[in-house]
Amino acid sequence: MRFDIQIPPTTASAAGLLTTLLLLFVLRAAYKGLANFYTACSIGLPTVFAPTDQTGIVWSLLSVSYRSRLSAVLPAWLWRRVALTVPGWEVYQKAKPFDYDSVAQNKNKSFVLVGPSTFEVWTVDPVAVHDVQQRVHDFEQAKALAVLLGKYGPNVITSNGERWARYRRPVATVLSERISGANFAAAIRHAEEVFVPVLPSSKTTGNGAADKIDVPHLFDMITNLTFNVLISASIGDKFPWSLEKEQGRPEPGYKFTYTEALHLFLDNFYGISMLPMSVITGWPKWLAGHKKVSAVGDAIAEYRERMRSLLNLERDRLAADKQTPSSSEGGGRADLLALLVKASEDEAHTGMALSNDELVSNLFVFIAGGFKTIAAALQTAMIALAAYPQWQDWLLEEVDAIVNSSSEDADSWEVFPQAVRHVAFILEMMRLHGSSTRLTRIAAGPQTMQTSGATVHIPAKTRVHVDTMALHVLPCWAEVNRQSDPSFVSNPKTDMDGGVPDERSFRPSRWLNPPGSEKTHYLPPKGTYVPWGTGPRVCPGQKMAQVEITTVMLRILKDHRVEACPSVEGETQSQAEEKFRTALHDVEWGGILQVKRNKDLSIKFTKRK
Ligand code: HEM
Repeated sequence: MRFDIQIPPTTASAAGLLTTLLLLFVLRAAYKGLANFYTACSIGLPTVFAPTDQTGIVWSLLSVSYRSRLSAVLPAWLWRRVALTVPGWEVYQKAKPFDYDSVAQNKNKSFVLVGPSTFEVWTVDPVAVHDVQQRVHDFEQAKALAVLLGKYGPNVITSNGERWARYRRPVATVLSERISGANFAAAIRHAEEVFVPVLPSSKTTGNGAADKIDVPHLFDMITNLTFNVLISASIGDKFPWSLEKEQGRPEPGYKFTYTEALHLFLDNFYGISMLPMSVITGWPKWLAGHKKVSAVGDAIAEYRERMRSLLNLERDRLAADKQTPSSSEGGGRADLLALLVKASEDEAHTGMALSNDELVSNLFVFIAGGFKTIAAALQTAMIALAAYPQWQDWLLEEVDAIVNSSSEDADSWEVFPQAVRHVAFILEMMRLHGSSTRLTRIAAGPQTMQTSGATVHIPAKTRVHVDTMALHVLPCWAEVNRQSDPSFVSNPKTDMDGGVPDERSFRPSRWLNPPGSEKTHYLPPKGTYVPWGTGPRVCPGQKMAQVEITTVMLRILKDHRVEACPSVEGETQSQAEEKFRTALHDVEWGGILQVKRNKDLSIKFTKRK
């Protein structure tokens, strides 16, 4: 018996149309990929072809979730290419692509990554890093950043050209020494009043697990501390809204308090907050997530209103007393808001003063730029202290010297310059475990780029990425300042990084120049150290961040040791510490890099005296 299957003519033509469209799509992608490959080859840098596209939103979202599945099913030769199109690949692939055939053979520290819609240069060549990061008008900030950070309009992070220069001047002035002093005071006060008193501390070292604190809980405490310090530094402690101050309730007309609104906005930063306001406010009631989306939308709008009213208040204060300089010593206001309004008004005669909306947007990026990054650094610092007890002893010597020095109060801003080992510890931590993994710029037009081998020509709109993580472990970092090492570093029994090459091992003393040197801290060669970026767009909050991290560490170590807790029966102290060293590399990437919230790890704060 024979069956004749009749395909209706409409279905047949739809299938034909679909096949044709698919074929056209594949042909177009292949053509674009080949054209990109051809252009890349003419640049003179090694070229790596990847069949997928790093910039496509669907691929970006799916590939992150299915990274390990893809690496398991794809053949190695294909995966090593596809892996480079999964956002955050630099965290997982490390320096591997720079070791690939053509890249390695040419001894090149840069390569071009091409695909159907991808055309990017990746570099760890210090000459190229320095060149690209210096030329802010030739290599611009990516416009896509505005989606994340431009909710209140353009600001210093999202802008380029004249507008960027106009914002950068007052911002850099404000985040100077003065705010660092105010930030020190805020960090000490919050650490002293809120953080240290609730640490479950013990008088014994070692195994007593009753008073330990698990890592996720500690991370939450650090996040809260950072948030509160940033708010103090941004707007001062004096909320003008009496209900919020006295009862923690929002003023009439608002759904949220100032801090609730900011929290809601930032907690959804890589999610709902990224959507355009029109999508957030127009989210249909019948669609899942309406309540949450509308709450975030209200929080974003209310935060803007709060900032506007604070700015008006500050302008009134300034107008009322033109003579009162904002200074931390003189009892004047030294919060970011007051200082930024003042710095902007100082530009009034040049016509460059910022409008209220511009001030709101720039103040917001202080918080957005500083909050998660400082919290991540402080969390990493706690893990590193527990992981490296000898380095903690090295810091404790400094803490004791500061506390015992009769001249200064250990809680005074004046001690910061004495905390040179703490700063060295932070610099080393940011080298190996910093939160920024790439710096991205877009070529504003056809550009030349200096590399250590030659000058290369790259097309307009090329994305140039610095792979920060691979850059920070180049062999040039090895054997720096060996004379400054404490004795335990050269003792093979205590080689805590298990014989890994020096450039990859945690050795804070590399940052201390020998006594008598012109500068206390090592100044790395240009283009080799960029955890806070480099060039004219270097992070203006770098000093403020270092001050806060140092302050909190000093305050904790003044009375406590930070200890790794054995987590299973029979585990020795050194095995527990080894787990913490592993944890430093067990990270997650979501725009910035953070140590994972490992609930199996606990820390103990042992009273020193
Ligand atoms: C550990 C803490 C911090 C880290 C790791 C960090 C990292 C960075 C990096 C890597 C850049 C350069 C990005 C690029 O070149 O594309 C940057 C820029 C910036 N950061 Fe930070 N940052 C930190 C803290 C802060 C703080 C506390 C503030 C403000 C209060 C801040 C405000 C900014 C601003 C406004 C820019 C943009 C500068 C410009 O484009 O001219 N950052 N930060």
